[in-house]
Amino acid sequence: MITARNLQKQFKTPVVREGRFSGVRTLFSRQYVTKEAVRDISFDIRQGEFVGYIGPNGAGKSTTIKMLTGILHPTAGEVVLGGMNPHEERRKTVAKLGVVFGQRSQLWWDLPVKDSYDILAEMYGVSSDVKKKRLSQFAELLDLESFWATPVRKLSLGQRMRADLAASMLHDPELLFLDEPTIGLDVNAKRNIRRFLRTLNEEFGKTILLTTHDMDDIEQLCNRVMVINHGQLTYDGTIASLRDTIGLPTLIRVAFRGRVKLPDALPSAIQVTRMDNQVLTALVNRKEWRTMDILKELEQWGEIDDIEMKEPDFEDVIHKVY
Ligand SMILES: Nc1ncnc2c1ncn2[C@@H]1O[C@H](COP(=O)(O)OP(=O)(O)OP(=O)(O)O)[C@@H](O)[C@H]1O
Repeated sequence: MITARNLQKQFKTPVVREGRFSGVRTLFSRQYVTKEAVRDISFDIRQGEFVGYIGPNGAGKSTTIKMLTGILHPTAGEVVLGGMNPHEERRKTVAKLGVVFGQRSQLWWDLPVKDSYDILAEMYGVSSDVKKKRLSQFAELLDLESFWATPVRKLSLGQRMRADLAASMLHDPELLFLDEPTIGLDVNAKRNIRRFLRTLNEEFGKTILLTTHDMDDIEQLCNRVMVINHGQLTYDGTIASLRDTIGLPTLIRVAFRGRVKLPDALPSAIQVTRMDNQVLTALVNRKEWRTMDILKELEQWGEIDDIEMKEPDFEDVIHKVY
């Protein structure tokens, strides 16, 4: 569905001058600095995948997305999207693509939501019958009807995002690029948006590339995550193997019944952090020990009444990758 081969993007910006008339002197400067926003990125995204594309601020995510959508021309490398070069075949690419920017709307600010859909349907050549059918589907999934006739500028952020998502799907694209679709939303609104995105992917088979700083979005939605840092892909794989690679410890809390006797020499995989009223808290290296190994060891320390295990937060895992 998407192939990126050795993608690179360099930006040349004039050297900023200091002192008197600095603005004008910068404008006419012949000296440039080169910023390597994307250095040498290759990946393939297959149809039906839900991929998270994450990285710290300024890592090169937007620049990559702009190259994938054909807005920017790569300095080197190649993009093939649905069999096409997105930069050379803009119109055909746009027909296959839906794009949602959490920070910006593609709807007409002063018009009622439904009027924006009429304009978009015209632009994409969607017939009136098809438009009605799709909108009634989305209206049900996203509960659009309560603000159907409201001008976009009066919508709440959550409503605006729902309206934008429906707009991006009006021409039934195969591929959806999402940039921070849950930014600023409350817990409930996030849940609704995520449910809709899951439906698009699982039931409608849409391929989705999601850029976000919300690690819950990634954990709850994506079966694959790509991490970019300083313009380079530093990880591409599943969340589970990312956790394994980083190897942050699992927190365990064990309540013992009766007497507890810790061994004189603790196994290196277990680091006891607290022992309080027969409740032991420890960090376990899951790279070295499986759950069964941990249980077997703990049973020798005393009679176990209850046990709780907490995997490291995905936020913490990502913090390590960045
Ligand atoms: N048009 C441009 N001219 C010069 N430099 C640019 C341009 N666009 C982006 N950059 C630089 O390229 C780098 C990557 O920017 P990009 O917007 O792709 O990052 P990002 O990962 O999307 O960041 P964020 O999470 O903050 O949105 C940054 O250092 C940015 O300043």
